Amino acid sequence: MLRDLLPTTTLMAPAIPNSPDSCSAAAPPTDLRDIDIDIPVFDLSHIQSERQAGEGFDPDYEENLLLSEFRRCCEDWGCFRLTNHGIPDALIGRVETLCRNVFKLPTETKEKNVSTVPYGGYIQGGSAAPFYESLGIGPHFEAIHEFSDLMWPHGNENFCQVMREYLEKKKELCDRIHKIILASLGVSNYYASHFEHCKLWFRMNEYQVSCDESSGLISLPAHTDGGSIAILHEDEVGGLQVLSKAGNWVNVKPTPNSFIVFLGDTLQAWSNKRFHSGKHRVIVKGRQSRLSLAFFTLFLDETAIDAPPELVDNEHPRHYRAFHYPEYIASKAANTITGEWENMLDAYAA
Ligand SMILES: O=C(O)CCC(=O)C(=O)O
Ligand SMILES: [Fe+2]
Repeated sequence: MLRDLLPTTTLMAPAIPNSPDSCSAAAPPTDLRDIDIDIPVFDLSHIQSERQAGEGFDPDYEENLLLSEFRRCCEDWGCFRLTNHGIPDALIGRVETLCRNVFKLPTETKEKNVSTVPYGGYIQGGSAAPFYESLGIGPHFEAIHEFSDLMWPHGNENFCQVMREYLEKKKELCDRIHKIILASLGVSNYYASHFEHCKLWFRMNEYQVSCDESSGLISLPAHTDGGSIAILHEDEVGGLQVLSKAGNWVNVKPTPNSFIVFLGDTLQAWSNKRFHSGKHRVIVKGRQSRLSLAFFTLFLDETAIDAPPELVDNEHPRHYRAFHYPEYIASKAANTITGEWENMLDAYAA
């Protein structure tokens, strides 16, 4: 069930200019408007388990209520926390360990993770993100083996098997989320043509803090993701913030057994701006290094990103021209100069 907890306590990552790693090169301190509320929570088990409820229960009515709550949170936040997602904790733990080991490889090995697509391969933070390092695997499951062969020329079958199991489960989860998104918009008929077959991209991100005075500094600049949706797992360190509708940076509290789902720019475009992409960033929390695992789904290169007529009416005139993902992400990458990733979508396609 969705709930807004009251106060309790681009494809992808931004382009980062190269510069020496040093604390003095870190980005400016965070502003003073950080607040501690939780983002909306969506319990995935509710949609289906309630279908089996007993007498006197109208599953369609209940499900419509859930979907309209879901829709409201996508409209207001562009992101939500997902609970009861069904991916076993033990599997996530094994993936975390494997990815931490990837970051321990020599830099010249990690640099072999090159990609022809923006933000596809190895990224090392520069002046805008001196603590940040990231590697990418995509656009399909076979890329796991290609990645493994580069990192471990003598093979690493365990890495391949565990990652495959994890990424397949993530894809299944994305399928379910896409179906819910479409149902909440009343356009489920577009699932097979636009969302079932998509490109996948996995990124492992590590933030390695190198000096004591870094707390509160920005370790990944504000950005929206470029694809359709992103499912993010973070470890217990914390530091992720999302921008609320009111313009506050909301501290996302690491919560075991849950993921954060971000809607991306191209979903914003396809939905005719009914939904918006969630802006987020990461700040440094203490001295511990932080690991996050991001799984992105991207529209196929040949799919025109064009809002369906059902989502266009007098109240919602067409916001964007039709475009394709590769051109959009190339333009987004080319226009990222400072590391502060503004939402490029309106500039590109409005
Ligand atoms: O590390 C995080 O929590 C965020 C990562 C992220 O936003 C990204 O990879 O696009
Ligand atoms: Fe992101």
